[in-house]
Amino acid sequence: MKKALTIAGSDTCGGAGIQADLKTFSAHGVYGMSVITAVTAQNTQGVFGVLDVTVDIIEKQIDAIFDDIDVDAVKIGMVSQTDTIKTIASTLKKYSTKNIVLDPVMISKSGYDLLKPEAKEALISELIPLATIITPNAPEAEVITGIKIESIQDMEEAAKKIYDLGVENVLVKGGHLSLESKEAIDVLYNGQDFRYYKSPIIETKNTHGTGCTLSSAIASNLALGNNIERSVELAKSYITIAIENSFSIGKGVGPTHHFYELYKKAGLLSE
Ligand SMILES: Nc1ncnc2c1ncn2[C@@H]1O[C@H](COP(=O)(O)OP(=O)(O)OP(=O)(O)O)[C@@H](O)[C@H]1O
Ligand SMILES: Cc1ncc(COP(=O)(O)O)c(N)n1
Repeated sequence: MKKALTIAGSDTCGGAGIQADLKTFSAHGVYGMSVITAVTAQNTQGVFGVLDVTVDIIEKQIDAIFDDIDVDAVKIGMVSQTDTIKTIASTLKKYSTKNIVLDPVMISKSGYDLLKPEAKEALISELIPLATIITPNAPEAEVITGIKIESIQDMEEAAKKIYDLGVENVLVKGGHLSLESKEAIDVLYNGQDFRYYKSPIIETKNTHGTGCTLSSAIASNLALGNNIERSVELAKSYITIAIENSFSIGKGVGPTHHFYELYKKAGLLSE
């Protein structure tokens, strides 16, 4: 059994964060483990509070996993504050951690700062150089690079600039862009060439945790032994099916769908 670890925040309503990651790992037939960086109180309508886990306990959680278990892939999501980021980076460096997928979570769909603005520099200098792939959405890529993103060309330019910060691969996600083509286009850059992953834009309000789900699907596919290009391709199909089958719970932005049978039927998963 392949094993993946998520280092992220807890989302009470289960659509994003640790909960989305573990559901995604399970749907891929990958054994999921978690290091919780922060506990959020949130639902489909908003985030109402955040408790950051102490750095001592974060370090102990990471050590507890790596001292005992071989980890095939790591997904990093909400990292909240500078000390948390420094602890995660220094602790992961102690182990020869492979297949690190970094989702640079900054602001929730409901507008809450999940990364303290002053922690941006630490994320750039400490975590980006450790990552096999980083998966910013357009607003996150803008914050990291200072480039205003309105077109595929802007996404490519931002991807190159982020690559130069020391990461192996960059996937700039286009879900937030209303492009003329009416497609959700993600751009992958590996330092040499670009690849484009496209799907139709699905008209739904229920997109809570789409970024968490995509990044943990990439981590699952890397854990299963796929290369980066194939992992992103499979993960893009996974998130598209997950959004197509998203549903309403509560009064706000509902979650995506992680039921195993759906993905098996679509031929996305091994028997
Ligand atoms: N309405 C949509 N229809 C189809 N695909 C979408 C839609 N919205 C997002 N996607 C796709 O979902 C994936 C996640 O992209 P998105 O830009 O939403 O990430 P994100 O903003 O980081 O998510 P989150 O807000 O959960 O952190 C990408 O592959 C993107 O192209
Ligand atoms: C713990 C946690 N991690 C990540 C997100 C981002 O997801 P979204 O942008 O869909 O709100 C979130 N809301 N909560």
